[in-house]
Amino acid sequence: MKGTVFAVALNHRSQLDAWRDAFNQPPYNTPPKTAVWFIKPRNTLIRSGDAIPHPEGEQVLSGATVALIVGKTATKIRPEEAAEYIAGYALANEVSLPEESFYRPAIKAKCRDGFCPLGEMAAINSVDNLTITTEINGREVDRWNTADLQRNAATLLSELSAFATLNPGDAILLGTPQSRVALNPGDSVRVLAAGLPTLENSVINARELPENRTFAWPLSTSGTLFALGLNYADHASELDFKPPTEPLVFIKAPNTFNEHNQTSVRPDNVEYMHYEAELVVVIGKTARNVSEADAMDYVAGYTVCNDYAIRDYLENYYRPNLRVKSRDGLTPIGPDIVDKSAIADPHNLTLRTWVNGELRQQGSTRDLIFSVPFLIAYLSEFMTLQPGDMIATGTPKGLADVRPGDEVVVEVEGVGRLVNRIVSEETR
Ligand SMILES: O=C(O)C/C=C\CC(=O)C(=O)O
Ligand SMILES: [Mg+2]
Repeated sequence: MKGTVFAVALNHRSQLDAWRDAFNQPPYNTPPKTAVWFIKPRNTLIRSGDAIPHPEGEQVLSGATVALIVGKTATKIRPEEAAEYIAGYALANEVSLPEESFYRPAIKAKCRDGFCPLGEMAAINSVDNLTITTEINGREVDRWNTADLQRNAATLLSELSAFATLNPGDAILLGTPQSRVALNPGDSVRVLAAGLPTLENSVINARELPENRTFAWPLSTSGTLFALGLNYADHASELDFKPPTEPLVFIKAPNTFNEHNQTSVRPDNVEYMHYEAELVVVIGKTARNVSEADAMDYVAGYTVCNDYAIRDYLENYYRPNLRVKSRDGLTPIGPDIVDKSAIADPHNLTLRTWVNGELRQQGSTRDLIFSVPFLIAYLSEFMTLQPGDMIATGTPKGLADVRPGDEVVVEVEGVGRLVNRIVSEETR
């Protein structure tokens, strides 16, 4: 089985109630208008029976939920058609550290190694009125019903498939209530619901995991693309932001990947489709708790991406959200991976974007706020990076709207030149 695990935050009424006042204040200013999506990448996935690693000194919270498993390729599906595209459901645990904000991507809280136990699937028809129970060490500690979700399984499948094609084996975690129970090393946590195989995991101190362990990645075999937001000060200021003091990292799902010399669709009725030329670092070997000094040993090579953004869809929740950044085919990447040895200094490369032959964006990786080794050290401190994972390092100043018919070429000096053409929804 191969797939991406999508998840949704703020989908349980108790969560919206708890945050209602805050959501009318900055930085949110208004409650979410659309589902608040995030991704649980492959390092988070474990099976029933595997141990959840508990990072030392952190508060780890259990988030029992149910996962919809996609059975058939789904693009722009209406809720009433959803059943046809669902293979079944499985119990899941959306393990998380406490979240103090929903403004920026929550990867540090939600994407730790082993933070997504996923059970076996059962082909049941509906989970719209399902009671999910959590037991810790044999004692019931939590119980909730999916009837209290804001959007049910069919609505979530429909809303996600409006901008991201879902493939067989992809999963959608349906959400969790506001109250969560704490997990501690030594605990055994069981998630139960009628008709679904029980999900049972022990909790161990992350320190006790062997250095060279391998996680079972039951779903995903493709690498995770981590992307940096606002990693060039001039770009941060063109968007009216202060440069970040900690890397702003979001995740892009594989549905967004596109190849050299292909087309990308500009959605109808939007005002801002921005190109973004970026240097991409490709990880060559497993990296966990790597120091900045050693980080370059874990790089296999480099490639180029165009991290298109549909800025009309920005809401102030897990910003930039998946509707902006994880749309089908909106991340051309390639054409090749250039071996690390071919690039003398990844921090002295010119990036350029041409639209219809006219130079529109130019910058240098010299101006990266967070360098390549810093980013590898930063990420590997709280998650395991695997061979094939990639880090898109962000884009410099010079964004502008592109329209159907435009040819967009992004180039990173010595790494590659990536060509893409914009088409309308009609001519896709
Ligand atoms: O929240 C925003 O508007 C900016 C986030 C990301 C921009 C990006 O992809 C980049 O800087 O590169
Ligand atoms: Mg970008």
